[in-house]
This record gives sequence, C-alpha cells and structure tokens, in this order.
Amino acid sequence: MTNIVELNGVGLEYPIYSIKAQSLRNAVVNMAVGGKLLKNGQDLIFIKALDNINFTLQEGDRLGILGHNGAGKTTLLKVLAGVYEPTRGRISVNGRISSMIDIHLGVDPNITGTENIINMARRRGFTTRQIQARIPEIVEFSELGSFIDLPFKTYSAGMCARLVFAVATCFEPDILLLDEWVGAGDAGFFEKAEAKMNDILSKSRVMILATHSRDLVQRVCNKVLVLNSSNQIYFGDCSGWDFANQRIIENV
Ligand SMILES: Nc1ncnc2c1ncn2[C@@H]1O[C@H](COP(=O)(O)OP(=O)(O)OP(=O)(O)O)[C@@H](O)[C@H]1O
Repeated sequence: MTNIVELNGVGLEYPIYSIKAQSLRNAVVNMAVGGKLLKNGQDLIFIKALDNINFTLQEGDRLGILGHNGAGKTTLLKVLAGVYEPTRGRISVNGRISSMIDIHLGVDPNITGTENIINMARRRGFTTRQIQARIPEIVEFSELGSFIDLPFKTYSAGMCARLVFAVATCFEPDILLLDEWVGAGDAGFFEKAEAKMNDILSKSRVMILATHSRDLVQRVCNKVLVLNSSNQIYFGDCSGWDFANQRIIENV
C-alpha cells in the first residue's frame, strides 16, 4: 500500500538569537544533559522541538498526536504542513493538505471574511471558479451572516474559528491537519462541526490530529503518536498504547 505520509529521522530546532539574559545562560549550562535547550558556544541557543521522529501513514489512517505542553505536537503539524523545513531527516507527503493549525496563519485581519475565504482557498491550490462555487456553502456553514463582508479583525475568536473551520473542511482535502479544533466555537457549532468532521473524515485519505484529549484519540483515531519532550515514545495502533497509564502495552 502507498505511504501518504512518511517521516524518517525528522528533527527540528528553533534558533533563538543572541540571548543575553544571564539567568537563561546559566539555565542552559545547568540543563546540559537531557535538557531541551542547546547552546552552540556563542550566544545562539536552540530549542529542540522534535528529535528523530519516524512514522508512516497510509490510506484511511487517522493519527492522534498526544504529549504534554511543549512536547512538539504543533511543531510537528507545522513541519507536515510545510510551514517549517525539518533541521534533520526526510519528510514525504503525497496529497493535498488542508490544515487548521493556527487559525490566524495566512489570515489578513484587514480584509473581509469573503476575501479571506478566497485567499485561504487559493493557498490550498483551488481555482477562482472552484472557490466561487463554494463560497455560499462556506458562509452558510460558518453562520457569519452579513459579518462575512466586514473585516476579519472585527470577528470574535469563535467567529474566526468557525470561518477557518468552514474553509478547511469545505474542499475535502487528501490530508487534514488539526490542532485542538474541538475547542472552536460554541456548543451548537461544536455539534455541527463534529458532524462535518465525521463527513470529511470519511472522505479524506489521512487525518492527523494533535490534542490533549486521550478520549478523542481513542474515539476517532486508529493510530497514535506519543511525544515526550520532543522525542517519540510510541507510534502504532491505538490498541498498543495504554491510554490510562500512558505506557506501551507489551505483547499486543
Ligand atoms: N516559534 C518558536 N520559537 C521558538 N521556540 C518555539 C517556537 N514554537 C515552539 N517552540 C518551542 O518548541 C517546543 C515545542 O513546542 P510546540 O508548540 O510544538 O509544543 P506542543 O506540544 O504543541 O505544546 P502545547 O500542548 O502547549 O500546545 C517547546 O519547547 C516550545 O517552547
């Protein structure tokens, strides 16, 4: 079976330039073993966000990424989306990606909702004709009404999330990347969003969801990747991971 997503030894470090604060420099020295902060001998400090990540996903896979705050979940989604180049390793993604990683990524606050729909859809590789045909559906789903013609900066956080969700799920991507999308919108929208998710989940070839919710992963995913301080501690079927005790189940 063809691999839709394949990562081999992927690592990523964020460079932090010219750290002058003595307290942080001391902390770096103190964390020399096993810490995530690295130093290059000058004033350049790196934060190791991902280290040696390896997995493959095939047609129909739904991957949940779990891990504590700062484990590297969002960074991994950004690498998959092509926002960041990995510092090490190789990544191959075969298919059209739609991501809901950072709801403000690529959104222009000074233009209207409709203009932002067009921009977001263009970045996903759709033609003007395809986009125009979908605008009424997106506006209806987002429930923004006449706000759609007002600048994006006038929207509440929930309204922003609804519009981005509506665009990201309207075009039926091959690969859907989600970062805690379930927090978006109010209770009514949540139910509608979940129904929509189930619909596009059944149509998308691969879904990757970063979340803190073990229940959600068990409910909607067949595979799980567990990160701990930038390292991968488990990748495989959900049946091989003990979600309650957070450890690998031996002899599955
Ligand atoms: N733009 C950035 N510049 C520098 N360091 C960053 C940047 N973004 C994230 N990091 C660091 O990279 C590491 C991984 O962060 P990331 O946001 O990927 O974690 P996460 O698992 O998504 O966390 P959370 O659950 O809190 O959202 C953290 O140590 C974080 O401080």
